[in-house]
Amino acid sequence: MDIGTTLTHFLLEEERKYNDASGEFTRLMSDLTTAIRAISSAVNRAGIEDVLGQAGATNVQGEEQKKLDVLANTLILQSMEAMGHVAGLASEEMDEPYAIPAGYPKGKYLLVFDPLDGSSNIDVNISVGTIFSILKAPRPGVDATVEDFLQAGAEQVAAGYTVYGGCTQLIYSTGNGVHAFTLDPHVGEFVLANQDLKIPHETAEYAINASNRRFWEPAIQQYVQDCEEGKDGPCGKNFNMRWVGSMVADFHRILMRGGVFLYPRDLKKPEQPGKLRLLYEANPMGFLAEQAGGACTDGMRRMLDIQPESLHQRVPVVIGSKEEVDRVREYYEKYGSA
Ligand SMILES: O=P(O)(O)OC[C@H]1O[C@](O)(COP(=O)(O)O)[C@@H](O)[C@@H]1O
Ligand SMILES: [Mg+2]
Ligand SMILES: [Mg+2]
Repeated sequence: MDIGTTLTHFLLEEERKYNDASGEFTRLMSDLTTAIRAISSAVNRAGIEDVLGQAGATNVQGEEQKKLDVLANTLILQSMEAMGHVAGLASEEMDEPYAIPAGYPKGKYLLVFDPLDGSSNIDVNISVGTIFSILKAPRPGVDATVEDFLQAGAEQVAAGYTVYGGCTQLIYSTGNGVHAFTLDPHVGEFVLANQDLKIPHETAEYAINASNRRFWEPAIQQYVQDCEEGKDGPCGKNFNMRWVGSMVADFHRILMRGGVFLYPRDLKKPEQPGKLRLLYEANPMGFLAEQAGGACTDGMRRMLDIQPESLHQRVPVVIGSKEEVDRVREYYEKYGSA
């Protein structure tokens, strides 16, 4: 399709490929993008309106909520609750799935989301984003329970994210490649910017929070040391390193030009298997990575094969260029975990 095609047109064309499509998915995406446009506007006006700073509460993860975390969460709930597309909504910012108010119809999808990813960057005007994952409701038309959400990433119907950066971009996939749309702020429409994005298989760029080095497991210690040794070390080439601290922004860079992002398990909090969340961070990004010819693992296992055990489950994440993700797996096989 032509660059500049609107998202609405693109979605309708995609829908036409499925004979039995009811249009429900297109309507869900359309309502979700209404919320996303509102979040984009709030992020852009953050320095003008009173939306910066702490909300004064903590979420289920024990993390302090920012005002924009709460606002973004509310905007998505409001865009969905009355529309009848979903049987349930689950978010980083809510302990339990959101109960659709009585009287509203329940649909055939489940929406899982991180309303604002990269919260620590909000107050300093660095890119943040929204991540979403769409699943089929095992029991359409009925209020979803936690168990209904516990589906492996391979079951996702669609996944995507928005990055609120220099411009606002929406990246999504329904399993037919990964497409990027840019918000035209004058028209208020997302327009096609890149179709069928592919992550280069090879890379010489990695992303990791190196302040955690002393807590890393032996495999990651060795992997990063070998990257740092560059041309003189076992890799035989020089590596560059980048860390934004918003997964959306770090992953977006990787989608556009290759690279590998690691948030491994570390021994800072030995009881925690990782920092990032399986259902609304690792799985949607893993789905997009695979659709773009890249890979995503927890170091050893394909991310999308992991059977979730709880809504807010954390996992180690290695994602990006396929050869590099495979190379990290070899380090785990050779050097093991702690
Ligand atoms: O603070 P660190 O260790 O750099 O971690 C950054 C990571 O944490 C996250 O911010 C977690 O996301 P939230 O802001 O949604 O909690 C990721 O986006 C990012 O990759
Ligand atoms: Mg996040
Ligand atoms: Mg968040």
